Amino acid sequence: MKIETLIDQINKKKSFLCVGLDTDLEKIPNHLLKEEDPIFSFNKAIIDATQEFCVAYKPNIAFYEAYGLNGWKSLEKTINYLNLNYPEQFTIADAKRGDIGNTSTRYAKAFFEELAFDSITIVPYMGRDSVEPFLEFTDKHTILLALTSNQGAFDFQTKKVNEKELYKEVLSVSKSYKNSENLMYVVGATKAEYLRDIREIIPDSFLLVPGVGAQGGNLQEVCNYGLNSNVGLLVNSSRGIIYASTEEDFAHKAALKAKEMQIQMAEELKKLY
Ligand SMILES: O=c1ccn([C@@H]2O[C@H](COP(=O)(O)O)[C@@H](O)[C@H]2O)c(=O)[nH]1
Repeated sequence: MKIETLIDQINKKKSFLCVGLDTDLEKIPNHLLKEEDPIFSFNKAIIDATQEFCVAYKPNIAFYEAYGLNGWKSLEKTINYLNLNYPEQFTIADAKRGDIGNTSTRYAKAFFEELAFDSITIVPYMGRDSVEPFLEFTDKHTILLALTSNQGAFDFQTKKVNEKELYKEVLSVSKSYKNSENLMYVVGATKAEYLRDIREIIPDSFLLVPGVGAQGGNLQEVCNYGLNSNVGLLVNSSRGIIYASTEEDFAHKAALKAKEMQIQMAEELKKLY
């Protein structure tokens, strides 16, 4: 998907919400467990109920890999369902990959060609030649982890290298990568106050911001520091939306949570224009 299409969708839906599909058989409603593919049934119901309030979906690949071959099949059905029924939705494979060049190329083929995602999350620490194979897919987006939402982000990402915090090096150096215009970055909602500095280095880039809701990040603060003139944000919520209820009404309750966030986002967008 082109970035212009994503921006159009955001303006049309007045939403920059990304719904995280972190589907866990231990958390989904019991009545779904007797279905042939409970993970896909759950995802399909969540997608159908929430799609009008969001512009993106982010399955976290760990939740599918954990179930072996069956999990991969559920993931494949989910991305195919999205691409066929809601092609206007931006799709993110939250896979956190990145390896030596020829291996990265295989990861890129797996998620961009075989599974036809619009984007993938990448760990940047193996450097340029581990990232550029993803950027060769110029109709896709590569989302580098910059400053993550967890406590461990302070172990390395905020430490100084050449007098500059490592996450800032990631932002600056990656701008020199081939096709870097197709880069986006992950910044945790729990680190909202860092967004001011981040926007000085990458004023125009889109940011994927996880960590609102269950991890305690605040949407208002993220908007205060993170919005740019093209919106520039995709704010993700996974558990806070998809597990709003464990009863038969789970999809309806998820839609209400997504709508609640969309309404807040619409208010923020009003201030932009
Ligand atoms: O810094 C990061 C990077 C990725 N994530 C992922 O986003 C979702 C968040 O889920 P919630 O249930 O809304 O907390 C999950 O898939 C994480 O692996 C992140 O949280 N922080």
